[in-house]
Amino acid sequence: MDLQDILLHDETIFKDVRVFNSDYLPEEFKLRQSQMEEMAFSLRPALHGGKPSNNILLGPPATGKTTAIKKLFEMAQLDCEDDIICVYVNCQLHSTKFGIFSQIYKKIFGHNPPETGVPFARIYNKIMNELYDTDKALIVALDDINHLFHGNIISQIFYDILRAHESYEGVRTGIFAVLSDVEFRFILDKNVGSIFNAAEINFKPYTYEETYNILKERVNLGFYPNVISNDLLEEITTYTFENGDLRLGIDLLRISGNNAEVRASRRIEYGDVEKAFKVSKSVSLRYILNSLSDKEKTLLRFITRMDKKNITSGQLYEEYNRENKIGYATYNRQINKLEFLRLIDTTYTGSGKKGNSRYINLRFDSKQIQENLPQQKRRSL
Ligand SMILES: Nc1ncnc2c1ncn2[C@@H]1O[C@H](COP(=O)(O)OP(=O)(O)OP(=O)(O)O)[C@@H](O)[C@H]1O
Repeated sequence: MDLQDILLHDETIFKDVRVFNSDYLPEEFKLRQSQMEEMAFSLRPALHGGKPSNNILLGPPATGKTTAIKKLFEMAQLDCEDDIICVYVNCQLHSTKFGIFSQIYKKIFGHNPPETGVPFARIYNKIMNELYDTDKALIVALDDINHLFHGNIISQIFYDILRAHESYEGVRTGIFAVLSDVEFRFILDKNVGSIFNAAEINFKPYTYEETYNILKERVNLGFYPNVISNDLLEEITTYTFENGDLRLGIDLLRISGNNAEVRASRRIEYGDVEKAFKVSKSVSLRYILNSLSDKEKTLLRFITRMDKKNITSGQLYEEYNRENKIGYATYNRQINKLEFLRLIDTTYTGSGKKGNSRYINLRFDSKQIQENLPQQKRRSL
């Protein structure tokens, strides 16, 4: 096949390749019905002249938090356009006060505010006056708000949104904040305190069966019939479930499909999936490792260097603290984070103070982590 054949070849095993894209919004979203109902109840007062309630959505990555918000907002925008304005902001992409209020501005006025020469106060004023004049409530979903923790921007943003009514009487505003890390909950509370009175909505990790059903649904929508066997789908489900990341499973389906097409096959075979596992494993590990702070990387590197089985949390602390002075509470939070990201396993030993002692074990081969752990920059002298 030459290049033109590859590009123009129109035989494909994908019925709709878009269902494997990261921004695809699934039609079926029954598994998160109760969380969407809770969110809908928070919006309800806003439809009758009241204030929307704040929510905090908590759950590990890829448990449907973003999707639940986007689907609810889509519905609210269709059915309640006269009463509320819903704005979704990805704080990884927009992590400054100006950036976030620009998103709100754009949703309200249909275009971005001028980037230069306009003071923030004028943009803020225009937004709030519009809410006042139209008597619409504003609800802002801030996804991955951990990106707003630096320099404590977060408290200013929460303040500007939630206290707007103090300067613009009658203006009604609310926030849906999204967090995918247990440790961040603590930082959020410390930073925004009592301004943000929010009901907690939890997104638990999917069970094996739920993971299987979601992936099966994608297979049905994305591939022509019989492209992938049930055995291979189960294999992908097991891998996805063990890694606790649904995104990985959706990616594996897409990559396996591409591998089959490269072989000009109409079916995905075991080899296609195996090859996809290899690619995704190092990509996803690198992605997780990159998301760690320098201090968390140092601790993880220390654990890989020790490479001991069943070291207790207390022993590890003692040895680590000798080289890297650290408070026990901070150390404990870092360990919880590494566990949350499934880089380590911790199991209770049943002994220790209040039976709290834990064994710490790496979930990956220590060499594999070292190979993928970015080197820390040395300080120049
Ligand atoms: N119940 C579900 N049904 C179908 N697809 C789902 C479901 N839950 C999640 N997904 C899919 O999994 C992927 C991740 O979902 P989403 O982005 O909503 O998760 P999240 O909890 O916001 O993740 P993060 O915290 O990493 O931002 C998306 O491709 C989404 O379509």
